[in-house]
Amino acid sequence: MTGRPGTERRDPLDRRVARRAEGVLRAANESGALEAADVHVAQRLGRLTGEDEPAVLLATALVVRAVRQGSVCLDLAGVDLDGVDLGVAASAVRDGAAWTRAVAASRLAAAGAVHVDHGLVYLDRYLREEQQVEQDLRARGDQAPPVVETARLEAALEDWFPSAGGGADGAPDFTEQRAAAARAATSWTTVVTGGPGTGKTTTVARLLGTLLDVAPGPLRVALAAPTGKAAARMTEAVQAAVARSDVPAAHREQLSDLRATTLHRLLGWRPGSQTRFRHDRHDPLPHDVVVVDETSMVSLTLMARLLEALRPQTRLVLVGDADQLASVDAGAVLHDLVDGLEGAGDTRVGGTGAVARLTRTHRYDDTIGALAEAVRTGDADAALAALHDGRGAVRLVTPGSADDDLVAVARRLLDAARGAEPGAALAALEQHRLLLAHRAGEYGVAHWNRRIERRLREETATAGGAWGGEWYAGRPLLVTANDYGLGLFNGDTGVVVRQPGGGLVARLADGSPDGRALPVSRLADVETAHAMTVHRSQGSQFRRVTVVLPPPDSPLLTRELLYTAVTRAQESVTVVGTADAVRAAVERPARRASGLARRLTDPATA
Ligand SMILES: Nc1ncnc2c1ncn2[C@@H]1O[C@H](COP(=O)(O)OP(=O)(O)OP(=O)(O)O)[C@@H](O)[C@H]1O
Repeated sequence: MTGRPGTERRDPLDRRVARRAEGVLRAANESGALEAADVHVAQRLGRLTGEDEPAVLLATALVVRAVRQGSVCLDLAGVDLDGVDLGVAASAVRDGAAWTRAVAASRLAAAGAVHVDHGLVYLDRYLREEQQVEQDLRARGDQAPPVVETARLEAALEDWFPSAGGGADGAPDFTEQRAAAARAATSWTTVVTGGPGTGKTTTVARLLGTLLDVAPGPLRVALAAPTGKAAARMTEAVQAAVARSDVPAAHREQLSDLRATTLHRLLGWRPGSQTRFRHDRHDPLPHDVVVVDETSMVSLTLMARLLEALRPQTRLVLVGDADQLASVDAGAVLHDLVDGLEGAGDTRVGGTGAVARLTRTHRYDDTIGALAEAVRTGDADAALAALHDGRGAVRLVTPGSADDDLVAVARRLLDAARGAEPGAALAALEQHRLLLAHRAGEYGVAHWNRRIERRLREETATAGGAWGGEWYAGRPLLVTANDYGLGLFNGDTGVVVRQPGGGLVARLADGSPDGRALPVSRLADVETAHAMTVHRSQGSQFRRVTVVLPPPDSPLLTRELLYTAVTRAQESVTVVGTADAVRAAVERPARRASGLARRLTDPATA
């Protein structure tokens, strides 16, 4: 990620420098405003289309940068080029509107490589995907709504979300969840959004029961999530919700047999392509209902692929927390859908889709909830008050003082793994997670992994234990790429455990007590996971979480980052950093440029 333009001056031998760039592209690259890759893409598109206008090429490189940083498009009026020697391009980029018009009139735009749409500059692919998502949602909403007999639906809702009790004397209060289920029963597309513990999974389980009750025949249901880890968690959570004694017994077998899969698997992964799948408009998914969990992690591209693979009369229920970090790839689709569909008004029947917001936390009332809510609503004073409250569930500590705790955690994992106890090792792994914003540098994952390993090595050496090599008993693992052959998914976690007869084996968490055993020699794309990025932790929860905040001026330090980190914890959160860093995070909502919310709100301008 680049910093603000002009904040670093690059050495010409630095590999991030695009050596053949000239003029303003070179200046922007040398100042750190653009990466070499941004410049190369703009130059290549320029060569292909005969475009040589410096301001247009600069705009293109800036859009490439914006996409790399998660946006879908770019508003040139908001670009900060302070510190970049603009040379001959200076007058052309001074006025954002004029600059945008120049891009719209350029050869690059005429050739369809870039587009200007509602004053925003897009690369071709992202404009097409955004338009497709909007059109598919609209086409789904334009059909007659699902036919459900009102009396039958009311009876089913009363069975699955009883109104009696209404929260009195500890009886569950299903008011919000029932309304969400009613919306999903009467809409082709429904978004169910809410923070941790607001009962999203409970809603999904009972909603499926409701749909099964009112369906005229058998229903084919698919559950999916963006990562293997999130899918495994969805399976477990739905099964737990179905197993509760107060859940109607009807359909129990079908509901408890449901297994969530990754979206890539559901859509039919094709070797060699990350963006095209077996199921598409010509070969749609056969399901009647598709429920997607952790939708905040779904990129614009994946959402486009999912929507085009749905039959018009497949109900789609998108579940997630719109306040969490958005996907690693471009787009903030869940956030945009919530904004856009809510902006479009009450669309319960027909329309583009419906949003059901769950606001009541059922899991905890404690300081984690208060901290999460303060962060979510941008109230830095309340966040700091929660952190200083002294009740122990959440606390703020300085960097040096966290090490002993972190090493103690790693030590417990090590002891279980050395004792050849896979169950205990996997349980230890889920007890705690260290989360960071950055991958590299002093506040990055690599540094903290090494820091913990170094301390462990010192301690275990003094304790007389053997140590060394990349593979060691007690090494926590994070899978970083899908391996369909091995059934491993990006985001899966595990731990290296000593085998009773000696030797090492990896145990991958799969929901079973001892996990799945795999020879360490078969694991190619894995990293050590004493620490991981907050992004990586999405879709998982741990009993305790420690989050190390970078300094206040880090561009990665955002409200969504802190909110996501805090909401990974079930019992306690330790924030490592300064009060200034907490304040900076809370007061800096991540902004991803996208036109999707506007398209959904205002079809006339789409
Ligand atoms: N209406 C309700 N009344 C009382 N308890 C509830 C209600 N809904 C859910 N719960 C309980 O609250 C806890 C959290 O619910 P659930 O797992 O459905 O939330 P969630 O939003 O899916 O959580 P997360 O996604 O953060 O794991 C569970 O123990 C569940 O049984």
